[in-house]
Amino acid sequence: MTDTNVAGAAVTGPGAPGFGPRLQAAMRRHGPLCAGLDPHRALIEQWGLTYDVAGLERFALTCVEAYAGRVAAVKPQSAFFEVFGSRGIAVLERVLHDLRDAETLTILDAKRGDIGSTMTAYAEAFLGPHAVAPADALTVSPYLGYESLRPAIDLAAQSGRGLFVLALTSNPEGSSVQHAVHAGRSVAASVVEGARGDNAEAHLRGELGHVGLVIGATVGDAVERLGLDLVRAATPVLAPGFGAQGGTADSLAATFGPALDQVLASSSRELLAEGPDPSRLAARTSWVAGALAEAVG
Ligand SMILES: O=C(O)c1cc(=O)[nH]c(=O)n1[C@@H]1O[C@H](COP(=O)(O)O)[C@@H](O)[C@H]1O
Repeated sequence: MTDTNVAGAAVTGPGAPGFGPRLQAAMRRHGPLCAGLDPHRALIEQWGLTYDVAGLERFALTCVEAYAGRVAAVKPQSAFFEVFGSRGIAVLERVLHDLRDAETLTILDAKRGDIGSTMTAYAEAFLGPHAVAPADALTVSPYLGYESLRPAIDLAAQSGRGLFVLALTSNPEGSSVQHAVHAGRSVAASVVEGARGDNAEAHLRGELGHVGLVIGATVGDAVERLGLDLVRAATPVLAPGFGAQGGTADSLAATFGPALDQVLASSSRELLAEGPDPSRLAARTSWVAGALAEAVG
């Protein structure tokens, strides 16, 4: 089965571009902003909608209208759809389909991670050729060991899709696990090393690979302190925490240094506070994307 990418070209099949180059092209075109689609109860109510499936659908489709074609990627947060059961998942599937039709990359934020055999099913569910509503990339958790993600890493490579593996998260508790040192290196450094191995061929071609990392926009000097060589690892970097959690263009530059052009900054609540008027949300989104591109360009 052949799928289509952001530019309408075949994703699967020989010669199709991988996720890294597709993301780089989208970032060049729109700026390095990922618009988060997080239908929090508080935001849905703030938009004057009811907190039910109808309100969820109206919220999500307004975001699609405002974001599509204006940002490098959109990141729906699965939890806020799952909370409504199968009808919420149906809304999520529609969001993913509509964004794909609009040729806007999607990163499904579901943070999956399990033993290899179960990981195979997660990979097929979200990234495989027969997925009901595949995303262009999926967030995954490596805390069962980086190699437990192997089925998803391999399937993503085959299908021209990508992963974002949690490395240094934006929450204050993250460092207790991610900075911990085992066998002479931090847990985060071992995740980066795993991604480097999987992206090695892309790196030789001068491209970003299909295994990205999640590194919060709020982690300060941790990338340098832990000696994470993101350029050598050729990883796309998803940097949540831009906006509402305090991340700025300046903090991104300070945190990522020479890897800044690999970084896709993600903002959810700060953008979504501009709703419910789709044109106002669209205008704010375009403005933030443009300002960010100028600041880091
Ligand atoms: O994977 C993520 O996107 C993520 C990782 C992380 O370290 N921190 C983090 O806040 N996120 C997600 O980013 C979104 C919050 O973004 P803001 O509303 O902009 O703060 C939520 O969907 C979080 O799950």
